[in-house]
Amino acid sequence: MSLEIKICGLSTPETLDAALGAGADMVGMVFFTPSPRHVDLATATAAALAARARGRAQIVALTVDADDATLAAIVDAARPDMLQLHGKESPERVAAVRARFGLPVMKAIGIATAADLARLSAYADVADRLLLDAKPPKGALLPGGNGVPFDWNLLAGLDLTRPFMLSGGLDPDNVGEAVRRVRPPGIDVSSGVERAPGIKDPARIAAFLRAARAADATESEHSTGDKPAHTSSARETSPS
Ligand SMILES: O=C(O)c1ccccc1N[C@@H]1O[C@H](COP(=O)(O)O)[C@@H](O)[C@H]1O
Repeated sequence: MSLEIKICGLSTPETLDAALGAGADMVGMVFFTPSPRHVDLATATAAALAARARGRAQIVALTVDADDATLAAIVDAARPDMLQLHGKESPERVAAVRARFGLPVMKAIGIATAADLARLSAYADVADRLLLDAKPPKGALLPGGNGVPFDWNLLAGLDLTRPFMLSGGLDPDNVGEAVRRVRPPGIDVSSGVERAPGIKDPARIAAFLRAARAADATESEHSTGDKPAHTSSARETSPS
């Protein structure tokens, strides 16, 4: 299976088209008011962007500790293919959201030290995917989208039972190395393909996808068939 690439924080038709045209597998909309990428539900933008992307890429709605009413409004307006929970949602809350909305759920987990990996297994039992992101820097206003990487060495030998996406500080210059070193099933980027906070750059989006696909192709070509521990067969199963 080839690398899945998500471009997150898309909020205009032009930049959405850039991601779709360059071959993104997933496109993300942020529903979190403090974010410069926030898509306002009070306008028709979310529905219009989703209609533009539908059938061309998976539509992911990113929320942060959203309550059921907010999630229902987002699902109603955008009809996403997946919900990304990027706050402090507990495993129980992830399971409840998944059951209530009948959509696959990707849970973001902040990683800074090896101790943070201990939290993964509880979420792997209830989420369809895990998004391994850097923990926000001290004083940051956002729980993600900060353009900060974490130490990828922490993931060496990780044995995950779910597909995961690597994120945090990826950009067109470092994504090749990330793909070669971590060999993640998927990657996700937001600020690394922007020219200013919240302003996506079509040229950087295209460059990111090119660099990631090239590294993935090289890896597949040189692969010995040995898979990293995190690609064990159990990861293809769904939470019960
Ligand atoms: O992008 C945002 O504004 C955002 C806001 C709140 C939570 C998460 C957010 N983005 C996610 O964070 C990761 C990492 O972002 P970056 O590439 O380091 O800028 C990104 O993959 C988004 O899914």
